[in-house]
Amino acid sequence: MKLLVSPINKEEAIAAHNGGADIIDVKNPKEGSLGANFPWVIRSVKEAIGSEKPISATIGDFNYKPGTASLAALGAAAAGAQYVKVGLFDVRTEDQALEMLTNINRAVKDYDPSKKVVASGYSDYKRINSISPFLLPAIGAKAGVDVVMVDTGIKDGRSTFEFMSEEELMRFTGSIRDVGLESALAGTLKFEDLPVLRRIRPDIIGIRGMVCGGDRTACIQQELVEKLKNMI
Ligand SMILES: O=C[C@H](O)COP(=O)(O)O
Repeated sequence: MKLLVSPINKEEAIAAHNGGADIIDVKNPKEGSLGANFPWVIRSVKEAIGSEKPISATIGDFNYKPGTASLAALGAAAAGAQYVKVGLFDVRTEDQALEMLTNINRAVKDYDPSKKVVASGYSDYKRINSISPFLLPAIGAKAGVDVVMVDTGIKDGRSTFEFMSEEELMRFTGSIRDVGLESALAGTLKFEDLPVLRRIRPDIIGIRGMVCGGDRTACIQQELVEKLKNMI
């Protein structure tokens, strides 16, 4: 499993990098679970980390706005993100999801075909009335994205495991693998979730709160990233 850690600024990115994170995922929690950070912050993280490991950037928890999302995705790619991650927060139908992801994927790969697109659904999709994540592997494959994942849409301390069972998450990651894409799990994951995560074995786990000492509004602690990296 690769460890993706989500800093909000250059200082946190360096702590995540030095702690052993495999992917540095720049986000802005003030604007939501997958809130977009500013292009200059993405650039500063890219300059700080260099080519030592890939930078990811979240572009937002979107409703159905394929044009806006495509332009945001291009911006993140141009700012230096190798992975461009979009949340389908208020996207409700398969057609909407396919149109969003197809256009985002085109915007990013017309710019640089080596970059990757991450489609995020939400484990708490029922409470936010979002598209079922179980539909996303097939849609993502058709759209040409590279990674499909779930995160939690509402950051109230409740974990992805409170909304999707181990069996459901096993089925979700398996269906992503079956269509040749990478899987990622995120959403207030905790150290005590590691045994079940090892059983599910997603390709990537996405973390913030766990390496901030449990409070995602605090700062990333390098020693917690090191501890987590040594446990997965
Ligand atoms: O990596 C992205 C997730 O939003 C991580 O945040 P969290 O662990 O605080 O839920």
